[in-house]
Amino acid sequence: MTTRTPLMAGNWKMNLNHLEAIAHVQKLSFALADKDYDAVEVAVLPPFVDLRSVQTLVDGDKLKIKYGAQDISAHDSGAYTGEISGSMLAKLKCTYVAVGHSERRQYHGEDDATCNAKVKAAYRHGLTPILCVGEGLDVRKAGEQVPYTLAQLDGGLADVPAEQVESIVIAYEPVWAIGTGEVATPEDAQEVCGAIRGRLAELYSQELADTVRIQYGGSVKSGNIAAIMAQPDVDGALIGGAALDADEFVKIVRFRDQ
Ligand SMILES: O=C[C@H](O)COP(=O)(O)O
Repeated sequence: MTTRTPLMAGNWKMNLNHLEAIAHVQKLSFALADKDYDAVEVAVLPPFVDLRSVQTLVDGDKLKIKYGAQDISAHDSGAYTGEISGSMLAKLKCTYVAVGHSERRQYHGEDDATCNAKVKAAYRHGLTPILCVGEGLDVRKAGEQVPYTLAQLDGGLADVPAEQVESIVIAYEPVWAIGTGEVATPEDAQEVCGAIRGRLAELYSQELADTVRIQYGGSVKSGNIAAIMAQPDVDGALIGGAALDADEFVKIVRFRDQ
């Protein structure tokens, strides 16, 4: 059986300026010990303008925490005002980049084709995409969460070869659970995360599917993370609000103690 190292990633969204980012990462680094990093991969996704400060801190203090961006341009360079390219993120030694977060889909009109282009852009620059998928409340009420989410997965991965997809992270985030305090039940999370793994096996191979990490996201806190992580197809979490509280984030990283 494949052992997948859990990935706990804090998506700060549009919070924490670069000075606050430094203080926050310092606080995390003081609290986290080698044994935490041995058990769990820990990452933060700050706003673009914080990344250089985070890089300087991580490099200078040789921290084990990883970091990445919340978005990436589908284009590599040129006249795309406001965009940030994969090569810029790679130069900042980002490991991860979130693609297709529901807030990008909802507020910035990103569709599956855009997400697919961004996944490919990430791989062109050696970045690992965290492809976000998940249904809204209307879809959930109609009981269509699995086919809806798998269609997003298919769209995001179109024409992406196995040798790239084997490193991808998929984040299942039911939109109705994001920032609402309404967490999916562990069984809800498992249903869709298991279906995602099944689809990866169909699209690629069982071996690849067993390697890919699938996160749950949506109102994760220290009080609910252990039950979610007990599900066989959940390999970590994409954490929003609770990641802004360093003590709470550390407790989530230490989910086995909760
Ligand atoms: O990227 C993180 C998710 O959108 C979850 O956010 P939340 O933990 O604040 O519900």
